[in-house]
Amino acid sequence: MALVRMRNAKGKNATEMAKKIKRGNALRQASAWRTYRACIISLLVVLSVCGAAAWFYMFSVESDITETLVKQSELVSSQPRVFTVQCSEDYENYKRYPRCTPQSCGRAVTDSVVTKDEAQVLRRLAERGLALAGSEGGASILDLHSGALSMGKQFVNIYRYFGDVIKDVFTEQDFQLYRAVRGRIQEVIAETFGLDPALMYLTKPTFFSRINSTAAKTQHDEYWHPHIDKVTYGSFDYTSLLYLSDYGSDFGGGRFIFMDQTGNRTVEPRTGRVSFFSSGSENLHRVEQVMWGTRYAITVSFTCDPEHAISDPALP
Ligand SMILES: O=C(O)CCC(=O)C(=O)O
Ligand SMILES: [Fe+2]
Repeated sequence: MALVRMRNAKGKNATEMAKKIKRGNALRQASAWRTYRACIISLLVVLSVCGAAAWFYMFSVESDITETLVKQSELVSSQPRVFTVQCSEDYENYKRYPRCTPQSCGRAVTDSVVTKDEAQVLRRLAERGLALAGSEGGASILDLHSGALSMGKQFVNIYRYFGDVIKDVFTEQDFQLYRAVRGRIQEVIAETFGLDPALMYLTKPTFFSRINSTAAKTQHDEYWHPHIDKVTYGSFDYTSLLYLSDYGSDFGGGRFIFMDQTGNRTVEPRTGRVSFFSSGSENLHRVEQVMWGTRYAITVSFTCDPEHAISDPALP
């Protein structure tokens, strides 16, 4: 009898123990599930916050642009795409040169003046030249005419600083290509604005630029400020930009923006694309900050004043 009671007691204990274990397991499972659920919810919250921030960022950047004049994916072949604007009064403060000084103003874009291959050769030339030094900040320039090259926080003269070594970096052919491209750009500007190309002269500065997302270290790196080329550079009457890399695949940000009173109009850089415009305040502009990658371009500008003419860059 006593033995049976003991067995029953043992059996009861075992059942209770089993129940307790079951309850314990269930509690642990529930708490594991709660932790798992909390992790998922936190992850979803973080993802939604990031998504909203990205969307807000994209939207606020995009909302800056009223109109895209030319997208990177478009090919502007045969004739330039021209947008006329009323000339500013800036030119009245300067001597007028008939058949050159802007009388009809505007901006235009063409993809058929410089081939992709030519642009790639020029890009490699820019890469080799800028590899010699470069700015500590995000914007480096190389001016083949004056020899100015960004180095750290300042500039050096490549022809003096590197001496004969420069002949291993640039060939005579590179300079020939620069001259040919400069000539074709001059022709298309003259044709578009009804000028005599023989009365337009290359002027300084004319330079290759390399921009990346590194933080600016000096004012020279702050390329994004709105400006008027005629005010900034004085001698400019027509500015042209030859792009050597692609918006969206080589770099992000870095679009060219005309800041009109009625809104911002942008040109998306494309390898081989030439964008040109009259240099007065009718064409106030800026370059959007580069967010990633590297953007290469050449600024080639023309004056109507023979006193500000420079010769084409050449090996010393
Ligand atoms: O690189 C560009 O798109 C524009 C550069 C510019 O505004 C300038 O050189 O004055
Ligand atoms: Fe400019």
